[in-house]
Formats: sequence, C-alpha cells, structure tokens
Amino acid sequence: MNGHVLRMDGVGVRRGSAELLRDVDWAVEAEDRWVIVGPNGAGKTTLLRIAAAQLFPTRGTVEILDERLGAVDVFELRPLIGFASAAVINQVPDSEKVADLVISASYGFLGRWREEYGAPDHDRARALLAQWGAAHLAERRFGTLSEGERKRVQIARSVMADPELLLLDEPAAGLDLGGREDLVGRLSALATDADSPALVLVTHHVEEIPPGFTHGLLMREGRVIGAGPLERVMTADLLSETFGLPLKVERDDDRWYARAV
Ligand SMILES: Nc1ncnc2c1ncn2[C@@H]1O[C@H](COP(=O)(O)OP(=O)(O)OP(=O)(O)O)[C@@H](O)[C@H]1O
Repeated sequence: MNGHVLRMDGVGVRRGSAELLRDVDWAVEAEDRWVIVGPNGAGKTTLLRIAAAQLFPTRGTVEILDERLGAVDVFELRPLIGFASAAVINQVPDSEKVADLVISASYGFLGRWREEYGAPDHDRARALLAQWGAAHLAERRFGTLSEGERKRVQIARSVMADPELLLLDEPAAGLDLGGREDLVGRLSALATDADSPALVLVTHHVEEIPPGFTHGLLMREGRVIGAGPLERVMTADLLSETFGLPLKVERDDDRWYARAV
C-alpha cells in the first residue's frame, strides 16, 4: 500500500440541485484515528458511505485500500471495511440472534446465511462481544435489545472480519451518560492499540471524541471546514464556523468540551 488507506480528491456528490458534498480532499493513513464532526445535514454520513464503498461520488476520485472506486469490484472491497451505521443495522431482522449477527460478518453478510462457521469464528464472535461489553447478549434476539446494547453489538460485528478500515457512524448516539462514557473508554482502548485498523468515527459532539483519536475533519454544508491533527482543528474559531454559532472549546485530560458563548 502507498500509505493511504483512504484518499479522496475533489469529491462531490450531487442529488438534483442539492450538493451533498463539495470539493472534499481527505487522506487517511493506516495509523490514523479520525473523527468527523459537524452539525445535522453536514454530509458526514454521505462521506462515510463513500469511504465504505457503498456510494459513488458524482465528481472526484476515491481510492480505498489502494483500489480506485469505480475500477474495482466493490464486493471484494467491502469485506475489508468495517462499517457500523444505523443504515446497516436497520436491515437486521428483529428475530436475528446476536451471536449469529456478529459471526455472519466474517463473510460480509447480514444474517447468518452461510452455515459453515467453525469454532474459531464462534470463539472470535464471543470474544468481540465480551470486548464491547455485550457477552451476556449473545443468545438474545436483536429486536429485544436496547439502543445502547444494539450499538455495542453493531461495533462487535463491524470488527469481526478484521477490517483494514473501520468506520463508526455516531456510535454514541442514543446512549445514556454511563453508556457513553463506557463506550468512549472502549473506543479509546481501540484507538491506542497499534494493531487496530485505521479508524473513522462520526459524531455531533466533541465530548464523545475518545482519547487516542489523532485527527479531525470538520464539515458543514457538504464542505470541509478544517482537517488535520486534532489539536490544530479543535479550535473555537473552526468549531464555531462548523456549527454556525460562537463556541468556547476546552480540553481537559485528553477530552474535549464545547459550549455556546
Ligand atoms: N437523495 C437526496 N436528495 C437531496 N438531498 C439529500 C439526499 N440524500 C441526502 N440528502 C441531504 O444531504 C445532506 C447530508 O446528509 P448526510 O446524511 O450525509 O448528513 P449528516 O452530516 O450525516 O447528517 P446527520 O448528522 O443529521 O446524520 C442532508 O441535508 C440530507 O437531507
């Protein structure tokens, strides 16, 4: 690989007269841990879906794991990318057993449609559920889980296939304070593990940025407002421009906080 896990140049997405993304240049390297921060409708999920090889841009070029989007079979590429998002998880039938949902990711499927899973697959699925604090949910039906429980299972599933790029779309959305802090801690452990894949996490809240994340991409109205090392982009000026209101930004013990002034 040339060092980039993901590279976008001049990426734009248009739907009718709406510009969902405009002129996005972005590069993610293997050791990077990125957060994408921006208000509702900024284009974060659209950008993530391109990174997940789920959506083709209208303009620009995209390289994922050294393959050019548009010139590669996306069905070969997608199993190398972990993607935890509401859009994926909403397709899971309520009756799906949690352990089966996680294990089926080893072949890039949703639902346990293949039957030839071996003991190592089962062991890995159980270990991942334990790593994300969901070991006790393995035998439950997905439809019976709470929002926070679903998030944990979703992340365990997204790492099952040992991806080279892991994309997490708002993993802390809908969690209570204890659940959020627990998840931030687990994501921080993931971020600081040198064996982890390149990480990209989307959030609306700077308080949810786990320690160990290294870079930030700030988005507003489909454009990049700032991109680079976290300490360079998490400034009051750039975040105020991103959210369209004057903000005060503080850092304490590797966590970030923002409030209106
Ligand atoms: N097919 C479409 N036609 C027109 N506009 C669209 C279409 N699909 C998405 N949009 C708009 O594109 C914008 C970006 O959507 P996207 O889901 O990427 O934003 P987001 O930053 O993830 O938002 P949120 O934080 O609310 O999840 C939104 O304003 C959305 O309404």
